[in-house]
Amino acid sequence: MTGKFISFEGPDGAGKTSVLHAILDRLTPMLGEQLVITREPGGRDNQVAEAIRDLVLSPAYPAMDPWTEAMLYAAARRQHVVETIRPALADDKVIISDRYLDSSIAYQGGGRELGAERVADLNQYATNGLQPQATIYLDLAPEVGLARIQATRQDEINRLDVEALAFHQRVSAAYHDLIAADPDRFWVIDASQPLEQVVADAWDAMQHILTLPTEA
Ligand SMILES: Nc1ncnc2c1ncn2[C@@H]1O[C@H](COP(=O)(O)OP(=O)(O)O)[C@@H](O)[C@H]1O
Ligand SMILES: Cc1cn([C@H]2C[C@H](O)[C@@H](COP(=O)(O)OP(=O)(O)O)O2)c(=O)[nH]c1=O
Repeated sequence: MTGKFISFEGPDGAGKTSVLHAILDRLTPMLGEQLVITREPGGRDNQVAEAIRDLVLSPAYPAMDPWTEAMLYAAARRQHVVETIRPALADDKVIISDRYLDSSIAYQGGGRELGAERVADLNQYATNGLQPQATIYLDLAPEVGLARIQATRQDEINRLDVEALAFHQRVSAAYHDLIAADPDRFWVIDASQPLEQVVADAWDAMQHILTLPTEA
């Protein structure tokens, strides 16, 4: 395996979509065909994982059990790893995923209170231990993220966005536990800054990450 696998993580409203957009404008001319942009739940050109995305993010199923939800995210991830990420890594690509395993540990493990370890165990079946070489984390107090979403994304509210602030505080706490446990993997960016500065910091991190040696 010679490629690079990088994930973006953060609470809802931290600016992941905006920052990724700006970063990709700069990376695409640099990397061309070597760049693979993908996302979770779902995945680029991944019909099975995208179908699971539609199901798991739909507000039409309020009765969905938390473990059902966790298993659907894990099932989508399994398909994403097998069909998209591993082949691209073998093909020497730079894969950037908008969310990955840390999201399940934070949202299902922390937010839904299933427990970080149990959700990590479940996801062993999905990932076979595959972790990103680096994770760019947009750090923002949950109340600020929620306020941003409520102000600007009325049309895109999904099932998780309407959960209580307490849920998002548990998500944030679980992310911070992950960062504390694996500080070398995470590049933490202060997402409360103006967007231009967040983009500048994320770009700086990305340039460092791209110069890291690839794993054998
Ligand atoms: N640094 C920032 N400061 C203020 N508002 C921001 C910032 N970054 C993003 N936003 C705004 O917050 C909202 C959520 O941003 P978005 O990029 O969709 O976040 P995410 O994908 O992490 O949920 C958008 O309206 C966006 O314009
Ligand atoms: C990948 C993943 C996402 N999620 C949630 C986090 C987000 O609220 C939602 C993803 O929706 P998305 O539309 O991608 O939101 P965002 O722009 O905030 O990334 O799915 C989980 O709960 N568990 C997971 O494993």
